[in-house]
Amino acid sequence: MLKQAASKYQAFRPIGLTDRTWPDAVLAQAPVWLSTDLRDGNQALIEPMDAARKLRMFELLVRIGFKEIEVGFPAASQTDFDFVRKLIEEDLIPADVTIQVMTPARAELIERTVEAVAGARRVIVHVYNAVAPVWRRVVFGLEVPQVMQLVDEHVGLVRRLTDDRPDTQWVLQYSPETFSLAELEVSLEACETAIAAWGLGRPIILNLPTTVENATPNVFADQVEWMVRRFRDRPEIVVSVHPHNDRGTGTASAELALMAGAHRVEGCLFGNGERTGNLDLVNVALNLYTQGVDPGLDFSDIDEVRRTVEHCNQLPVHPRHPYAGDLVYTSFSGSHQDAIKKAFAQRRDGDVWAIPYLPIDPKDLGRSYEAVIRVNSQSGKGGIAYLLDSEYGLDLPRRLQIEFSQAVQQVMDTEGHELTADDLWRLFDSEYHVSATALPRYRLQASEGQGAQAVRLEGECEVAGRSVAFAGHGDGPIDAFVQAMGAALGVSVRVLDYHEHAIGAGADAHAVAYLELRIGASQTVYGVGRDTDIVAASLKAVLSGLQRATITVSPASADVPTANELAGA
Ligand SMILES: CC(=O)SCCNC(=O)CCNC(=O)[C@H](O)C(C)(C)COP(=O)(O)OP(=O)(O)OC[C@H]1O[C@@H](n2cnc3c(N)ncnc32)[C@H](O)[C@@H]1OP(=O)(O)O
Ligand SMILES: CC(C)C(=O)C(=O)O
Ligand SMILES: [Mg+2]
Repeated sequence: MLKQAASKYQAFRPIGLTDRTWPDAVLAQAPVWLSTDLRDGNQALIEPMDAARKLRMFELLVRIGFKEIEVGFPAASQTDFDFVRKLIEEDLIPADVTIQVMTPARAELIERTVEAVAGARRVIVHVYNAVAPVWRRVVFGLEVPQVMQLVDEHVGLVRRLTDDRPDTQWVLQYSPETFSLAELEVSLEACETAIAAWGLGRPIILNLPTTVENATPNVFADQVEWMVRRFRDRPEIVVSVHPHNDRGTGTASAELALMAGAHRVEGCLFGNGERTGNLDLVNVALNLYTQGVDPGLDFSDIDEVRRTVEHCNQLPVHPRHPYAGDLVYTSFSGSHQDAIKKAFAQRRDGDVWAIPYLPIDPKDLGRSYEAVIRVNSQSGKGGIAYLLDSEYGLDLPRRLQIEFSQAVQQVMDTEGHELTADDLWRLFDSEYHVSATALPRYRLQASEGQGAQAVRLEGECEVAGRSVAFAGHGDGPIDAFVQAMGAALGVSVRVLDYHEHAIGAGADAHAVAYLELRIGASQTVYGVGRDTDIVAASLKAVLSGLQRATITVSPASADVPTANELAGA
């Protein structure tokens, strides 16, 4: 089947604009935004919005900050017509918002459209007709001169009807539909015809669509720059673009078109719209934001925007959707997690945002950092440590991170599913016996004054369900306990590394101690202890480590568990 491509499809030919300037342009300010959620978005829905959903969408668009909103296609249905009437009659359109309504170049539909907006303060009447060869031939059966006549007659009608209603400020928007598929000269002629029929010098928007996206975005940028050059120095003309997303490059088309001189973009929230959708306005706006440009649209509660749009459109937003999807601030993979964790640790208030793998600060969109790191089989120690730290306040030393991540990986390999912070804590707790380790009963004597071996510690503790008596000297209580337990178990025990920190504050404060123990000649294990008292936490950490070790020497006391009992504890 794929072999047919060469003969079945025709490539779009580049337009040969050799002196293009757009590649060097930098987007330094926001365009005028037009939301067509209530028109192009609505016309693509399985079930178009009812009045209540339309109103919710309109109110959302106003809250976000859109100043131009295409509110419908009033001649399409009574619902569309009535909704526009409701907005006007109930005075629901803020003073700084202009509504736009769309109509084909057909007399009775234009009349109905103008009737629908009677009494509005300011209106953009949007007239369209397709100009590309296939549409001229197949849909209209018209030659180019007749297409121009269609434009002239119908824009002329809009002018006459709107001139009769001088209380409204009228703007004409003319769209040469299928612009990106048409000969540039034909599109230009259609636009000039519309300008002339509307009246030279009167405000007009020329809206250039990729009705069906058909070429790489650089070609569209060339087409737009070619048009923009023809309308330079005519301040009454606003050049707008209306990209679709058939090739998945709607956002790129819009951005390159803005670089090519367009002033305005039309699109929908999260890219709803015909087929693969309209331009995603959230995407373009937040792309600008991440370049330090204020888009003038407020997405500081992106989840609320998404919920409302999902409700109105009855369509879900994909979990990978740029900026808004559930998973877009989440890293599962170990090297990403490691980089994010390090960057957060180094970040100071007021720093420029430079967190690897996070192009935008989730907090700017009302998201928390909670889901930034999630752990599955692709994760590493950094992500695991991040979750235990952010959710449980445990600041694991590096070598303990490495040790524990091996235990996590084993669970992952058998179970295969994601581990939450709670799961990790449960695993950590059971691996290091954090909750289960009982504090030894002990007596501490600082008998022989200051200095080496000054502390004597004796007592009893539970190891693997058995009672172990211990007694020993050391430089401090931990050292004395380590010596005593070594003697009791008949094995050498040394502390290689020691970390402790507090969790919480006030009455709820706890100390956590992490001890890296060398047991016998070559065995290295970590023990972890938690208690309200730091010495008690450390003693528990020694017991935790001993219980995790495999001790193969004979116990010095009959009460002491065997090596295997210890290892299995
Ligand atoms: C790219 C876009 O998004 S364009 C916007 C498209 N949106 C919509 O179509 C949604 C709303 N549309 C509707 O409700 C209906 O199509 C209506 C009310 C506009 C028209 O309905 P109908 O009169 O039943 O006609 P229908 O939908 O079949 O339209 C086709 C006719 O309109 C003509 N037509 C299509 N587009 C245009 C246009 N832009 N200007 C003038 N005539 C047009 C066709 O040539 C065809 O004419 P014909 O019947 O003489 O062959
Ligand atoms: C601008 C109008 C005609 C449109 O929706 C399109 O061409 O995609
Ligand atoms: Mg469209």
